[in-house]
Amino acid sequence: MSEALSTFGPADAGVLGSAAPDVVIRVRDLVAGFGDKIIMKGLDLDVYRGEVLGVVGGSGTGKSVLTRTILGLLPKRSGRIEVFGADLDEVSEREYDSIERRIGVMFQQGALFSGLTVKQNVQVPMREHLDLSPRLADELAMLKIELVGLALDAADKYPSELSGGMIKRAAMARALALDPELVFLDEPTSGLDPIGAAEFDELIGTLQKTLGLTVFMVTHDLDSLYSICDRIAALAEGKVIAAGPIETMLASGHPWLKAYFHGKRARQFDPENVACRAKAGATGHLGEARLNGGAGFDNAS
Ligand SMILES: Nc1ncnc2c1ncn2[C@@H]1O[C@H](COP(=O)(O)OP(=O)(O)OP(=O)(O)O)[C@@H](O)[C@H]1O
Repeated sequence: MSEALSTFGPADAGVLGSAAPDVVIRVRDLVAGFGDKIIMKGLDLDVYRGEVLGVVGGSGTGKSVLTRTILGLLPKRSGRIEVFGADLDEVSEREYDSIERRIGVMFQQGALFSGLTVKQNVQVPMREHLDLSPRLADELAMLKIELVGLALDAADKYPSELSGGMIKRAAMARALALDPELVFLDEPTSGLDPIGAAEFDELIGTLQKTLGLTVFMVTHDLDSLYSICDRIAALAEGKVIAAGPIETMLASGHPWLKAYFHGKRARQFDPENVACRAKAGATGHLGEARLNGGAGFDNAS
């Protein structure tokens, strides 16, 4: 495990205040791959409590592999991954279960069960981890459905009856089923039109703020990076090549970062946009959101 992390440090956490940040995910010297193909080549990454971390990188650089490896869905070759201070390789089954319950996951394309209604999908992690009466499970599911801005009549619809934006919201409701502290989002705005994507960014920003979530978000969406991310981690060559607020990315001389943030599809740097538009502006239906205690892991993919 590498002790020194050149790309990370307290200065990196400036957006979160001057105190030493509380690290929710700590990855050190991670090596992972398939057969003789090594994808992670000694990757280091910290995710701080209460931040929205955007994970970017070219196609095939390993963003999904990293996510799945952190979640324990893919084995690693070597290195150390700590989530909530625990090495998932070393915890007992009971401890693993309790950590799982503090994590929500929204997979790409939602990954809802097609044969279940929205409400039933939201209840999957509840059934897996909690022993609730049907009435309480219904009430909690409806609360989550309302929380993500879906109309209550969406509860009894099947995924095939939903628009792309509604599927994303339903998947988000399922990820929040048990009030997680940490949420993984895999390309949450992909496939949405610009207005839908901006609304979803606003939802993420508001949920993060209202519920105090830590968000690990894989994205290709520059607008999401500008509007809701506190920090960004850029992956290339099997490592995190830069991590920090958007200004750090914009100032980087790394060729991929230059092409990504200053290329043809990049936007002009505007400090107003860096002030977390979604977080600052969003109140909406979530202003009234209330959640009870609990935690959950949505692994239904
Ligand atoms: N199950 C698997 N078996 C073999 N190779 C895999 C497997 N899953 C991923 N890979 C390979 O690992 C590499 C990283 O894939 P990954 O899906 O993590 O990329 P990504 O950065 O998420 O890409 P994108 O932005 O296109 O979604 C790719 O070369 C991919 O082909």
